[in-house]
Amino acid sequence: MAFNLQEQSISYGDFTVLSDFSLSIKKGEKVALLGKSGSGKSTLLKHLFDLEKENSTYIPQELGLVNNLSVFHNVYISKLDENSLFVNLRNLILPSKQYKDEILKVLKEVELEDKLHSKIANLSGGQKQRCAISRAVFDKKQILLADEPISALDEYLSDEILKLLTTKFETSICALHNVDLAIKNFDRVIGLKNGKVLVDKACSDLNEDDRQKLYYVCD
Ligand SMILES: Nc1ncnc2c1ncn2[C@@H]1O[C@H](COP(=O)(O)OP(=O)(O)OP(=O)(O)O)[C@@H](O)[C@H]1O
Repeated sequence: MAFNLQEQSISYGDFTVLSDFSLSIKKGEKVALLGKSGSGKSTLLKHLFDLEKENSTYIPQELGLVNNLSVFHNVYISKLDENSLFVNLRNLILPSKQYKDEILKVLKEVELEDKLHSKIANLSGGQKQRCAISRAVFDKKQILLADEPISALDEYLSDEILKLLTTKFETSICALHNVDLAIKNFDRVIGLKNGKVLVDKACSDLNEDDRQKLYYVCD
């Protein structure tokens, strides 16, 4: 099991976002969290990340990129913990060929290879998002927790990126607003409304009523 929450409440101070909340996610599942703004998707993802920090990589909505560093450096950041101070400093000043090649390979998968040396500050919103996605892929963790990772991308790239995110990680859990892309790319969809689960089904089992509910929770 990747996650097993039983009747949990998740709050900010006195304000409870998810109450008596139960959710089990098995290893290997690809889960889309759907729901409109304020329904509790980010709160749930952050909670899951807190539970499994060691095995997870998290893409927050605000991306967490360093604006005055390059794409190379922002992707490399995920490996800071694995290398010695000396190796990190050397790569910050003069990126090694090995890391450059490895990072270029990941950037190619998100069509960002021409921006390896560009500063984050000089990228578009969608390019920044793809840089954060590259950093997560390069991190090579078992679990992906992504908060609206495609919100700034066009339909074609969104579909390509979701394919990547659901194949590169053993378990993927992504918050999304697009019902059709969720059903197309994930095995299971969870529709949240005001901190409650309205739909939780395998995509292969969805009937017309479930689909309408999913559109309703995202409207
Ligand atoms: N740090 C915080 N302190 C207090 N309340 C918060 C905090 N973060 C979120 N909330 C509240 O928790 C509720 C759920 O917010 P959350 O960000 O989880 O929703 P969401 O579904 O991810 O929305 P969006 O699609 O806009 O990102 C909202 O009512 C929000 O105002």
